Amino acid sequence: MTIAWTWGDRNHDDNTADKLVFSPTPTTPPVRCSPHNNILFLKTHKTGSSTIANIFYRYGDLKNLTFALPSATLLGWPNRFQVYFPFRLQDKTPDILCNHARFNKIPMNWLFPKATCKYVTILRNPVDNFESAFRYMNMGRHIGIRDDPESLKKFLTHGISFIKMRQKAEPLIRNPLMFDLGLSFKHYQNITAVKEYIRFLEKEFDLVMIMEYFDESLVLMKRLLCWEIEDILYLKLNERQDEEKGTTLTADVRENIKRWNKADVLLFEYFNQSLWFKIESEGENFYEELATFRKRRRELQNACVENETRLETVYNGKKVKSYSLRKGMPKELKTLCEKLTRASNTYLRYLRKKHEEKLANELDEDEESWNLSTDLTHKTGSSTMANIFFRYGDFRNLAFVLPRYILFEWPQRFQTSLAAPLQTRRPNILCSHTRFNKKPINWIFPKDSSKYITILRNPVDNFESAFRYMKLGEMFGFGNHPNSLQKFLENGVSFANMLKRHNPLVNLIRNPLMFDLGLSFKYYQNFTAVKEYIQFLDKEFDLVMIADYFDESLVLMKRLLCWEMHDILYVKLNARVDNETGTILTEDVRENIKRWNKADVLLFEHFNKSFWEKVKNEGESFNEELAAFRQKNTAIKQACIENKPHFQTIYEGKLAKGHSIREKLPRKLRMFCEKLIKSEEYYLKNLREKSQHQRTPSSSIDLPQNYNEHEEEDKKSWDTTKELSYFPVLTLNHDTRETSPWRRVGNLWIKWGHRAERMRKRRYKARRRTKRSSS
Ligand SMILES: Nc1ncnc2c1ncn2[C@@H]1O[C@H](COP(=O)(O)OS(=O)(=O)O)[C@@H](OP(=O)(O)O)[C@H]1O
Repeated sequence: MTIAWTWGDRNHDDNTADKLVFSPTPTTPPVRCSPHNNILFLKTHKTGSSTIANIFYRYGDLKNLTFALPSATLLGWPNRFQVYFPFRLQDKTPDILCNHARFNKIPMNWLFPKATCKYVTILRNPVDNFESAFRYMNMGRHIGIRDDPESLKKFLTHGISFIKMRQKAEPLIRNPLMFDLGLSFKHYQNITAVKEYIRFLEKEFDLVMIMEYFDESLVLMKRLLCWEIEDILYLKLNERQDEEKGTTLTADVRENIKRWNKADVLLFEYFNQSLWFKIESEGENFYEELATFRKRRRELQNACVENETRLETVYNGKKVKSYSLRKGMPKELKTLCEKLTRASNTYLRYLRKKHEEKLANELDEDEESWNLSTDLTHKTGSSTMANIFFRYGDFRNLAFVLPRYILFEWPQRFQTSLAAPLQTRRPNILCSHTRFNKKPINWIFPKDSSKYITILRNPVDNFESAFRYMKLGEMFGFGNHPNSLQKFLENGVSFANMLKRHNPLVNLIRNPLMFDLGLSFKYYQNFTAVKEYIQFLDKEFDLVMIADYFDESLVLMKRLLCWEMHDILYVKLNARVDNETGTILTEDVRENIKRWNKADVLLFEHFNKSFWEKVKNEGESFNEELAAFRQKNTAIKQACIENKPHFQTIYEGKLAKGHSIREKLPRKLRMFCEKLIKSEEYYLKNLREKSQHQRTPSSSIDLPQNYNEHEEEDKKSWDTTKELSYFPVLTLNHDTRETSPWRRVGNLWIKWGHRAERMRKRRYKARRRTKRSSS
């Protein structure tokens, strides 16, 4: 991004600004990298982070990037970040996160993959940082200390119960930086754990900036992100008014802050050093660039704002410095200056509105140019397929995308929000009924690392099966007997009227295959559109199986997925009982079904053809493998299944053929046979329970050993944590541990001399009182 402006010919009463010519030519050497637009900025508190956030707002706004925005101002903070915290992200992949959020590796890595995204944060010297946070948030109020320049000193020498302060829900009361960066307070005094966590953070963050070296940090960031100098220009935001920050901290107070915030001190020391290592390794031209940047920044500040500052109320009645824009600026400059000085909340409101508009436009576009589209279709042998996938994944402990409630709210199109929370790791398999929706499905299952598979069935049998199974005839007053389908088709059907029914199954009344695959019913009779959609599906799916050739389909799938033969063994599930299948369809009925479901017919024809082409391309060995598979499948079926009829109720009193397992099977075989016949419901229930207990294997998440990032700091656990000790310094040059009057009494650190004296007096008075009353 290069913003250029000159205003030599303009009437302006400020001389400095008149002379200014902001050069569009970058003075830095030509950039060979391309700009990074995928950034997670972990916004810590009171570190100049609002100034940096403003840089990101401007950059992302200009480039129309997608922000992970908070619904108000915080992204779920002080809770650890979760993927569902951002405001209406829907299925969009966010580019930038730059609002207060508490670091949580796994969900953050999920939304912002490490491979493509840069992780950046900022720290500040912990003494100034704590002072700023303490005063800004008026933290002393919890223990009755009024907010004045002395309040921090009083707090630090008052004898602090960390547990009590935490119970007041003041998360930043100790080690605010480490808190934001996700360390549990339980580790605050375990120096080994703190150091380990710092090493962990070092791997997690590409750049840790230091507020005291704001400009140096920004130039490093610019280089890391391959941005232009114009992209990192800023005006200092959120600065307290001078009388508020006037607290001159004595050496004692500074020492006490450091003792109280030891973890932050270690953190800061480490990253302060690493910043300077980074700067050194940048070479001499770093300083040239720094000087250019500072010069441009000064010029911009002079051009944008008046010298005197205004005050603006921000939080809890607190006032911070803000700016008055110069008058008479050219439009482009004025827009930039206005954005540079815009308060965070105003910016967020603007960005949320923009985001909503973008979502609305995209929804419209989608509907026009294909609501790109699912996996298992209805009545196509998909329950048997689901059993294969569930068995495969369950055995290998793979992660499934499970419906939050039932069927991913089918007939809705798939949305990530309809899935059970997926916060722990990337899922491996989605195989439940859901309506295809390209974007969210692609998002969870990236095309380059996933295989997309579905199954179709010839539309005549498929429609007949759906019609009878879902009792669609009954729904429209044609009963549920063998010729209700014929009556329905001959009666002259108004599709529009049918769709008015509230029963979701009505969506299967026409082109049920296309419906599951995501085509909007509006296009059912627009055959150009249907054909185009088929082409789209052809690109989306790696394999479209054909239920009519189930075994052939499975062998193709085995080859595509590089599976073993025992992985695709199956018994037919969910088959209708014989008296229900008996509808003999006359030629007329078949013809009418085809007319009514024309889109499905075109779909089936296309994929049936491509299916056989695929089989042909597999060569001779395919038929040999198919024969071997059939033999093995028959053998396993004979070994497992009793040869007597068994029925099970599945849907609204409907019966389906079930299976019973032979008795006295060897243990391993019995286990396999049982899994072979388990229903989708069984697997869903089991997998849900399993996923709740499942933890990501520690080897893959790269967390420090002493640190369990899943543990939540629920209030109950505060009570059981023993007080984190702190020895205040009363006057420096003492070895406080030896001479300090502070003693631990239960959970409290108290000034021993005073309290002991008071207690002695109280006991003495009480004794005198009892003596007096008894005499
Ligand atoms: N560029 C630059 N250089 C140095 N210092 C800066 C800069 N920008 C902001 N600040 C100071 O950062 C403090 C505000 O931090 P945040 O914006 O992170 O606060 S907040 O947590 O978002 O409320 C606040 O510090 P205090 O005034 O001490 O509170 C700001 O003065």
